[in-house]
Amino acid sequence: MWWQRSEKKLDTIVQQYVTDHPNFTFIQFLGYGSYGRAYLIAEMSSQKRYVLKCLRPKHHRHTKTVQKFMQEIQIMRQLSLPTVPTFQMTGTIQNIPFFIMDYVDGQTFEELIFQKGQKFTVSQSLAITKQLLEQVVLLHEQGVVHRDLRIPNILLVKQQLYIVDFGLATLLKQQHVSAIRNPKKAENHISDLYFIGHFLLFLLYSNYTPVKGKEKPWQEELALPYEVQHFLERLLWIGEPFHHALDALQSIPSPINQ
Ligand SMILES: Nc1ncnc2c1ncn2[C@@H]1O[C@H](COP(=O)(O)OP(=O)(O)OP(=O)(O)O)[C@@H](O)[C@H]1O
Repeated sequence: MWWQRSEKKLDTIVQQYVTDHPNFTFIQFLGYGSYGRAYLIAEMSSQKRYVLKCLRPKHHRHTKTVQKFMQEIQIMRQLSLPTVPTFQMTGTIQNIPFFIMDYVDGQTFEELIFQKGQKFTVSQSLAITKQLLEQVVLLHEQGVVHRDLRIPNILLVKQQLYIVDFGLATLLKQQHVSAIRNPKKAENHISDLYFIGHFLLFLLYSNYTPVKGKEKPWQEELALPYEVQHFLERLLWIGEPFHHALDALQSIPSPINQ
């Protein structure tokens, strides 16, 4: 594919761009998602590491995607939260927009669960979800909804959660629940709470041993205490939706010995 060749070319261009700045060094390609390609770079004098994120070449001429990337930059620039990488600067490299943010040196929950095989008890899962909800309350207070709070976008560094990838984030709007068709795309708290519901399910399933036979609904497979199941159903929009993220945070079931 033509764009695969241009992705390799982009790697070389980015490497050259970083090398041209005397105090900076290119470390490695970090990864890519549907929109961006991320690189790890470092400032030599301080040894501090940063992430340079570029729009992927196949999207360069796609006006809507370019606008979305510019919105991600704008949101990163305006956010000020200890658990969101600090925005450093933005620019273009051969007309390709990029931005630089602090590097979060941790592991994603996707890596923890699927590569390291880490298992979370009900109590640990609720404690982690509580920490995530605390961050999301602050995020919403700053007028932003993330809309992609999935396990690859949440990192753990020494028991502290970090949120990355604001590519689908948007400004929080007042939307009546009855007007929402797809909770994933809602431009209010409903979207983040829905994703947090799925995040919590991933944590809980990490400790589940599949049994032979037909797959059953999560309510049956996990056989959770009533208050945990009820809380999850409200996050997932099966039960009565929460009014806002703080409402969900205040309703989180207290730790359970499991
Ligand atoms: N600040 C950061 N610190 C550490 N790793 C990061 C940071 N930002 C992004 N990454 C990693 O870089 C990779 C790609 O970045 P990112 O997920 O933002 O791209 P994307 O195209 O927006 O992804 P998606 O398709 O999930 O929306 C991912 O592996 C992510 O974990």
